[in-house]
Amino acid sequence: MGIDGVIKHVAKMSSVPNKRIGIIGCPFSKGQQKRGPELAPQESLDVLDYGDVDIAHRKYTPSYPRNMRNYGQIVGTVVNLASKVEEILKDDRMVVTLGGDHSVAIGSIGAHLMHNKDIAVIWVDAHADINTSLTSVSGNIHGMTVAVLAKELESYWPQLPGMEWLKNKLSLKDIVYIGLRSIDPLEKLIMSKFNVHAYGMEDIDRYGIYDIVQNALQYVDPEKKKSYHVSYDIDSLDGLEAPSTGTRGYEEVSISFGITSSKLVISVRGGLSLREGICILEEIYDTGRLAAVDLVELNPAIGSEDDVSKTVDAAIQILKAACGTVRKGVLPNDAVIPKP
Ligand SMILES: NC(=[NH2+])NCCC[C@H](N)C(=O)O
Repeated sequence: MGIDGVIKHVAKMSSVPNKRIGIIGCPFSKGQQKRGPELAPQESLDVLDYGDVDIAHRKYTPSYPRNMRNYGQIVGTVVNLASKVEEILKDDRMVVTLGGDHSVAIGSIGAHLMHNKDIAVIWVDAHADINTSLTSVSGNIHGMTVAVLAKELESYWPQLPGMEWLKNKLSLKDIVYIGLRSIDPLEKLIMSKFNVHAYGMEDIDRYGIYDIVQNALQYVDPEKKKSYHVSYDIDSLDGLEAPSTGTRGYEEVSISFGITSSKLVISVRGGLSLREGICILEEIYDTGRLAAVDLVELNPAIGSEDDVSKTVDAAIQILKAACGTVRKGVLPNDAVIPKP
């Protein structure tokens, strides 16, 4: 069962209390370089299924910025996704966007911001995705999503043609990261300059996931009135829980006598347990203000059949928590205990 199965499965569960959900597939993988993330939505919940977004196939034009791979396809696709996400929000449903890679969050968060300026983004990810085209080593746009959306970083970009629709930008005060474990040095510089609030894996080790989530929500929404957007990258989970995902990253390795160099690594070890991942969504669901969830970077082209089904199952558990499933059970409506 893939992500399509995920949606159907969650929709059928009588123990899922939040029934007003709109699901949308964004089978887009050009924000990175592997084939696969685009396969996830085909295999994926229906509560109200708004279908798949049209994927744009625009060719490179010289006016596109340098070091942004597949820019034309990405600007075309995120605009299509944004209009569907707005439609679902207007229908007063919680939006579940099934990626695709993490560049699709430009469309989903962009649309959420158009619908409601007062949003708080909880970015659950191994990566910060806050590179600009001038800091990115890979040129992959999935590593630049937060920077494209960020108000404070506007002057750090060249012209971004096709992104003019993004009028309400996200303030870096309205985002909080949970689960970081692979940050590029210049991303770290950006985060530090703008005081971006982030909890890395070491913070979770120190304080435990429950306290981290409560602190994160208190930081990003002290007045308890914002509309929450959870952008959940499945690679936040440990590779043992979610093997079918993959991003190459650079890790500093020490060579000798304090000399370091960058080594290319595929998905970083030491991520969240599935229980920690579920806890994040349970706590945010509990606020009653979870309006949108992205589930991204599930790549059915990576790993064995078992790896794929394990990763899809992890995604199902995360989405069920986002829809209000309570692990210790939900009381059924209008039910009586049968007597003989
Ligand atoms: N959503 C992701 N998996 N992002 C990975 C980004 C990796 C790296 N920081 C880059 O910019 O290329």
